[in-house]
Amino acid sequence: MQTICKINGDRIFSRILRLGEIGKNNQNGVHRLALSKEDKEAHFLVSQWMEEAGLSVSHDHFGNLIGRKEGENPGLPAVMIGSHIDSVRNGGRFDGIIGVIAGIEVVQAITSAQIVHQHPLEVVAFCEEEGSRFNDGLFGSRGMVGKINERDLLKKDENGISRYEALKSFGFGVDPDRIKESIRTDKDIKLFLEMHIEQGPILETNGHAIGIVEGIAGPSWYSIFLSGEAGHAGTVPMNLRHDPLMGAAEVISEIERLCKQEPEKKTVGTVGIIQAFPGGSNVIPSSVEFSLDLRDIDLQRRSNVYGKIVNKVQNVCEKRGLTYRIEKHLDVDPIACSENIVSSLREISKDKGITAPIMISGAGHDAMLMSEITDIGMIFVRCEKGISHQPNEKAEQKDITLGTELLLEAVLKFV
Ligand SMILES: CSCC[C@H](NC(N)=O)C(=O)O
Ligand SMILES: [Mn+2]
Repeated sequence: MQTICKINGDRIFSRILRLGEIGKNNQNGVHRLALSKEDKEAHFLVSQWMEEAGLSVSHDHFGNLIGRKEGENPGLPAVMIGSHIDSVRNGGRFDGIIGVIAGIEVVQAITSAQIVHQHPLEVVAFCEEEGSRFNDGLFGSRGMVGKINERDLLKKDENGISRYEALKSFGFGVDPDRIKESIRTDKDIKLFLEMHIEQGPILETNGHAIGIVEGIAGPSWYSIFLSGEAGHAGTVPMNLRHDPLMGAAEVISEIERLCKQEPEKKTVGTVGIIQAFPGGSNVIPSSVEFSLDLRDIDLQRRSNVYGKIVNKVQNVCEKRGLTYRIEKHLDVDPIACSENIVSSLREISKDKGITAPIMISGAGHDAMLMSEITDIGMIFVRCEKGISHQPNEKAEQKDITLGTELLLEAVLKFV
């Protein structure tokens, strides 16, 4: 006999805080890199919660943690809810986490209310969404849709451990030699839903608890290497130097200038990593490596800005007698969320008396990759001052609960 389906906000929030204890560092941030011992501990804990909710737990060979609950007709494609539980370095406690915990809570509510559903339900914690260990994000979702190759598996972390080795030693039966078995298609998944903190200030500024995502900006990640001539900091005259770090400084300020050129446009460029070799205050560097994270909701505009950055690199190298190399790590096109899901989320929120603005995500999400094989929708939850990717990241229990209630209604509509 079916009873009322109820979301337990206290359980959601206490689980979010509990998960945030795994990998907590001394700056009150979270350091839980993919396939690390902290990540393994988190997978054990989330697996328990999945089982409590009535999900049977497994790992695919990309390291994705998957909970599945059969419906009346196991042959039907699954309704999948997912996000990630790995973090950036010194990250926050809500980014990714709320989507996985909310997914488990939705299944828990359906199980407890003994709701009969036709389609199977799946909740997924994707492996290495953040890319903070092997420097290329969205790994587990790229794998699930068949976009991972040998080169991705051989990428090494800062300790020289390859992703292949990290997967091999992760446990849970994960075997990188069998990744092909873990590729899913549209026949396996009916639709994909993801709830995530906004990681921006729009909801809070406009006084909304939740938003509905209509599009996601496309991220592209590069490493730019400049090489010059090492020398003594005290004796080489300035006009005789081939200093790659000074060259990098010119390129980096041009990245900012290009992205700020048209403030109404959504191109954003970030240099988050820079390293000089050999690294000494009295040594003119022989080479420098820096990262470029370039994003836009408009692919053509992103490509145009990237082309201008490459031109700048070439001009600076010519002027300063340097050489350069550029390595691409990630290149995901911007995507539009599925209209049918956006309108369903809009309708449900209206029926519940919630004003949920339609918005664009500047952050990347696993939903981008899932859109290659199925319909996708995203729910955003307000976060304090739009802060994310740092220890002060914070979302309110009441907003997360409201978002989960919307997620539940959406799942009930499709399952
Ligand atoms: C670029 S791959 C996505 C990784 C990360 N995603 C989020 N939601 O923070 C980001 O947007 O940086
Ligand atoms: Mn993130």
